Amino acid sequence: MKNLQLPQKIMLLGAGELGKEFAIAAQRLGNFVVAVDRYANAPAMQVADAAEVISMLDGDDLERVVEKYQPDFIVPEIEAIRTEKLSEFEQRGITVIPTAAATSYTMNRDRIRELAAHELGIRTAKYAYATSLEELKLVSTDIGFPNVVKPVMSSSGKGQSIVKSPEEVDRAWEYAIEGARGDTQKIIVEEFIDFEIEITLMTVKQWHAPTVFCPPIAHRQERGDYQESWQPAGISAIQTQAAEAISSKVTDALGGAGIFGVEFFITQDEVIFSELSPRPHDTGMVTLISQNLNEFELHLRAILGLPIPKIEVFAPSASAVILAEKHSDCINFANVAEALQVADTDIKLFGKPDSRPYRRMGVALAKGKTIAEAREKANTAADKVLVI
Ligand SMILES: Nc1ncnc2c1ncn2[C@@H]1O[C@H](COP(=O)(O)OP(=O)(O)OP(=O)(O)O)[C@@H](O)[C@H]1O
Ligand SMILES: NCC(=O)N[C@@H]1O[C@H](COP(=O)([O-])[O-])[C@@H](O)[C@H]1O
Ligand SMILES: [Mg+2]
Repeated sequence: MKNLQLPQKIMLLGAGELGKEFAIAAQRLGNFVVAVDRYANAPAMQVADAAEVISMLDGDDLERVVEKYQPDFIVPEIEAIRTEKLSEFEQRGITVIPTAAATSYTMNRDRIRELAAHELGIRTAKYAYATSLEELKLVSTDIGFPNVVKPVMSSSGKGQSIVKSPEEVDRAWEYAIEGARGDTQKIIVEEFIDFEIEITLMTVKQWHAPTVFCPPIAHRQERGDYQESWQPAGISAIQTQAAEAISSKVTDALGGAGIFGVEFFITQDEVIFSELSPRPHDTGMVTLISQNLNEFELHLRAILGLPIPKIEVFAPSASAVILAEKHSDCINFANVAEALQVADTDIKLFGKPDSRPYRRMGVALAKGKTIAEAREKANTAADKVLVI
């Protein structure tokens, strides 16, 4: 990858808010971006050079668009992609980010969990799998209560619930099956970790230089979905080093280049690996305001083999999500002016063409003198903006 000439042709598989910021970063260095997603006018399509609407779980559809554009790089932006097809493209000489194998390891929760917990011996929450309600009842008792039930194939908290007692298992099974993506009925049940704080460690793996890290980002989730994040996370140097060591181990095993969002639960005396995204992370959107190079620019530089001389956090910073409340295909935002009144506050509206309850439509960003101030500013701005 050394001394690649620009522009490169980059195909983004997934064109949501994270893809949109990545496309902007790629274009700022003159690259050609093709944005692909399951629906028209997705956020990244609005800023890309070309757009295609296909089912990314369909191998023939993927073949058609790759044939049409002949990209140099394929950059997955979501998990739900026919990953076997990505291996084929890789064998044909297209660079898949971070690697085709890594996308297949992280598509579902089970393979990455097996890699981390079994092959690499990393501490995770105690867990078990179930493929029927009866089996879930059985393994839930082993794991104990409360526990967390999730479809192995889902993201952003879909189908995920906390189960406090045996009476709640039936309900959790139904919810998980409803929320699962794809056709698998496999469920993971995890020990509930009563963490003090949870973090994402943005880990940048490079082709020809050592792995570098962003200062940890703390976040708060509801319904299994991110609500706000802030950086720095306020954890100790020892906790940070432990997380960095684990992130290096897992990302080295996955290989390739690009940014990874590695999630951890931090308890009084442990740093527990949870899961990772082999791409920019939603909680990492705070870096749009906090850092000299944001997570999207870092992803791009790592992919193209460009230098990353330093990663600097300018000031305590925070992000807070702007969510929709209902189904609509005519999206307007009110009170944007009120939200932007405070200095060092910004808003990104993603331009999603329709909404559903809890769909993330935008994000508020803020810098402050302290984390408390940055969080307060970001949350106040996010609360002001109304999706109507
Ligand atoms: N074992 C657990 N103990 C305690 N809390 C948990 C556990 N597993 C998940 N959670 C909570 O639910 C959130 C979402 O879980 P997880 O990251 O596994 O799901 P996800 O759907 O992949 O989310 P995303 O795709 O947004 O990263 C976590 O960030 C955490 O707040
Ligand atoms: N936790 C993963 C994540 O945040 N992914 C981001 O959300 C988009 C899907 O949003 P949608 O469901 O509103 O279409 C994805 O395309 C990606 O940008
Ligand atoms: Mg997660």
